[in-house]
Amino acid sequence: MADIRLEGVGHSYDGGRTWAVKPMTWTWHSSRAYALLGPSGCGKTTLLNIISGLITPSVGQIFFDDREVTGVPTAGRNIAQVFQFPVLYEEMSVYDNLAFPLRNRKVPKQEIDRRVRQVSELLGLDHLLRRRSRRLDAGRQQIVSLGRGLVRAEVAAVLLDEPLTVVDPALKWTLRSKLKEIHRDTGHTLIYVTHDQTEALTFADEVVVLNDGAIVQAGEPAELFLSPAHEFVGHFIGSPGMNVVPAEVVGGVVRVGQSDVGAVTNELPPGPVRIGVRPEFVRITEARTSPGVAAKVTGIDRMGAYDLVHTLVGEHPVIAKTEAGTSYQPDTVEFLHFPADRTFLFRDEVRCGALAPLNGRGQA
Ligand SMILES: Nc1ncnc2c1ncn2[C@@H]1O[C@H](COP(=O)(O)OP(=O)(O)OP(=O)(O)O)[C@@H](O)[C@H]1O
Repeated sequence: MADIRLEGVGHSYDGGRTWAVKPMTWTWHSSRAYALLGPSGCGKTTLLNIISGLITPSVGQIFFDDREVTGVPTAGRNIAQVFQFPVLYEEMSVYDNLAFPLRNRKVPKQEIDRRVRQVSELLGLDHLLRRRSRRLDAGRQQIVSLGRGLVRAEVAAVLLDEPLTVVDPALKWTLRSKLKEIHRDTGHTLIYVTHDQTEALTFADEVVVLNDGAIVQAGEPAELFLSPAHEFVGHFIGSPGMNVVPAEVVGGVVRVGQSDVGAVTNELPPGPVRIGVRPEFVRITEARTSPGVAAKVTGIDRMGAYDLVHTLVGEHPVIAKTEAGTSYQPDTVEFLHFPADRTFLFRDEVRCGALAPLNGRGQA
C-alpha cells in the first residue's frame, strides 16, 4: 500500500486543445476507501487510467510514496483494476480465475487457496468455485472480476471503474457492504469510480467530486451534503439537489429582491451572490415571523415519507422538503426562511461565505 501522489497531472486527448483531466495536485492516502464521483464525461475513467498506467498523462508526475511511476507501465505498478464489464478467462473455473493473479506472482499454493476461499466466501462465490466462468450470468461473472481485483493482499491500490453496473440492483447493496468488509479486512487503498451518489456516499470514507476534469470538493459524505464548497456539489449530491437563488450583498446584508434574508458571516464585498440552501433546510413560515422571502407555491409532490413543496421566489424555483401531509396549496403565497447555519453564499459557483442571522440589521 502506498500514498498515490499526483503532481500537476493532467491529460488532453487532443494535443492540449481541451483537458479531459485538468492539471491537478492531489494525494490518495494509503488504506482509505475513496469514491470518485462525477457525471458522465467528467474525466473519471481517464484519471483512473492515469493512476493504473493505462494512460501516460500529458503533463505532471505520479508518485507511489517516493517512487516516481509516471513512465512505468501498468504491470510495474502493482495495481489491481476492475472494469465496468467482466474481464475473465471464460474457459477457466471460477477458482482458477480468482487464483490467476496470485499464481502469476508466484504466491505459495497454500496462501493462494486461503485467499481464494476467503474472497469467494465474502462475495458469495464459494459454491461456484468449480463452475466454468463461461457458464455464469454476466452479473456473477462481474463478481468474479471483482474477486480477481481483491484477491491480492499486497497491491498499491485497487481501482474499481463502475464495477457494479451489470450487477442486479438487489445484489448491489450486498456487494457494496461486502466491499466495505473486505476493505476493513485488507486495508487496501480503494478508488471506486461511480456517477451514482448513493453508491458513492454509502461506500466511501471520502468522496472526491470531479466535474469538468477538476476536483471540486473532497470530504466525508456528511460534509459534502451539509457543507458544499461548490454549487456543483450542491446540485449533484442530494435529491432533489440544493436550491440556488440569486441575491445581492448590500452593506453586509443579503437581499433577495426587496427582502433581507440574513447577514454575511465574513467581509464579503458587496455585489451579486447566489444563495445555496438544501430543500431539507428551507423552512416555510406562514406569516413573516422571521427574515424570509415571499414565495408562491406552485405544486406539492407527496412522496409518502415527506412532501416536496415547489415554490417560486420571483422567477426562481425553490423546493422545501417538509413533513408528509402538509396543507400548503398551489397559488398561495408563503414565506420561506433560510436558516443561517445551513445556508451558503456562492460567487462564480464557489462558496464565498455563509448566511448569518440579521441581529437587528436590515429590514426583515
Ligand atoms: N480515447 C479517447 N479519445 C478522445 N477523447 C476521449 C477518449 N476517452 C475519453 N475521452 C474524452 O475525455 C473526456 C473524459 O472522458 P472519461 O471517459 O474519462 O469520463 P468519465 O467521467 O469516465 O465518463 P463516463 O462516466 O461516461 O465513463 C470526455 O469528454 C471524453 O469524451
